[in-house]
Amino acid sequence: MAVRTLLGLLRPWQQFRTTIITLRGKTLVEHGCARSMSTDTTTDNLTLSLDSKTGIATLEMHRKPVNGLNLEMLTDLNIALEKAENEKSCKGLVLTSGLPKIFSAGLDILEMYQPKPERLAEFWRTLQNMWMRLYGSRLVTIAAIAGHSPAGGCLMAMSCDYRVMATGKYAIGLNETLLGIVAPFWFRDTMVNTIGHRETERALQLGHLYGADEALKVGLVDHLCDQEEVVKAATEEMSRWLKVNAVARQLSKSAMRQATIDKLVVRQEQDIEDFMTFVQRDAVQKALGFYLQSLREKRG
Ligand SMILES: CCCCCC/C=C\CC(=O)SCCNC(=O)CCNC(=O)[C@H](O)C(C)(C)COP(=O)(O)OP(=O)(O)OC[C@H]1O[C@@H](n2cnc3c(N)ncnc32)[C@H](O)[C@@H]1OP(=O)(O)O
Repeated sequence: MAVRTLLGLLRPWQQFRTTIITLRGKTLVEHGCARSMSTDTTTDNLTLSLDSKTGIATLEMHRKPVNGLNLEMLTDLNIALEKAENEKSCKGLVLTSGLPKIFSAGLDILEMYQPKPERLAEFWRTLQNMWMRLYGSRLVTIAAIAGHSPAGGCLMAMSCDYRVMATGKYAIGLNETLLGIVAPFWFRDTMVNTIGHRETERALQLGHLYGADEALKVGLVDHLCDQEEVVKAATEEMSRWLKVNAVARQLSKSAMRQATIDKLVVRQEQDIEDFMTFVQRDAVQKALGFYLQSLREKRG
């Protein structure tokens, strides 16, 4: 009981750090010195690199075919984010994709379709922790979105401080209702905090996916540019943010975001239970099956 109480005092990402190391035993493939992030860190799913001159890290996702967020990808994201966070010289992080035309297709639906309960719970907890880590990061975080970014992909982008998106035929938004599922409260809260209550209410019910121009208009993204310029534009914007006093900026960010994070901190276990009950309902499984089928049929 005492241990439990003590654990309860730790922030979820501090608890999760132990979980990853002791339960998953996962380590990243390192090229170079393990104590400093002066060289690239690469896994099957992503590459994290730090420009030591600017203090800007780039986290590039490359899980084929669409950067679907499965348990392994989320675990790698958590480890990479923690690594960037803990590296003193790192001041900012650009989150981007190495896959053409895709930022992230959101959660890997195969994690939710005909799931094994144990893995399903771990999957959801890892997603929760990734969101808390990214949304609450001390770093300036900028999403460089050069492709589609539905659902969980949109959540990751919204969790950054600023979003640069490529002009073109890409879509971003929380489209969960189109799959017959419901975005959880912390997805909704993140969207409300980004584009406001009324617009979120409309977008969530319709499962609306915004084109780049419309996303800019409602404030879902902050800047548009050519596809090839997205990372450069994100890095340029970053240098503006890095000129601000870091402590004042971090305290301001935390003042705006911590209450939203704390809502999940206190309801984390209940949220996992709710998710598991909901996802394993027959009607939801049926809807996910149809959606997967429609994605496959689209390819012909
Ligand atoms: C109480 C809580 C309830 C649960 C709350 C859950 C919260 C969040 C939910 C999510 O994040 S669900 C995921 C939502 N994502 C989507 O709806 C995107 C679906 N994908 C697409 O629309 C398209 O794939 C794309 C992203 C626009 C890319 O199009 P493109 O033409 O380039 O590629 P495709 O041919 O469509 O796809 C290639 C390949 O990938 C498979 N795939 C695509 N997205 C996913 C995914 N999210 N999960 C798993 N698999 C995915 C797709 O089926 C193709 O597979 P194959 O045919 O090659 O086998």
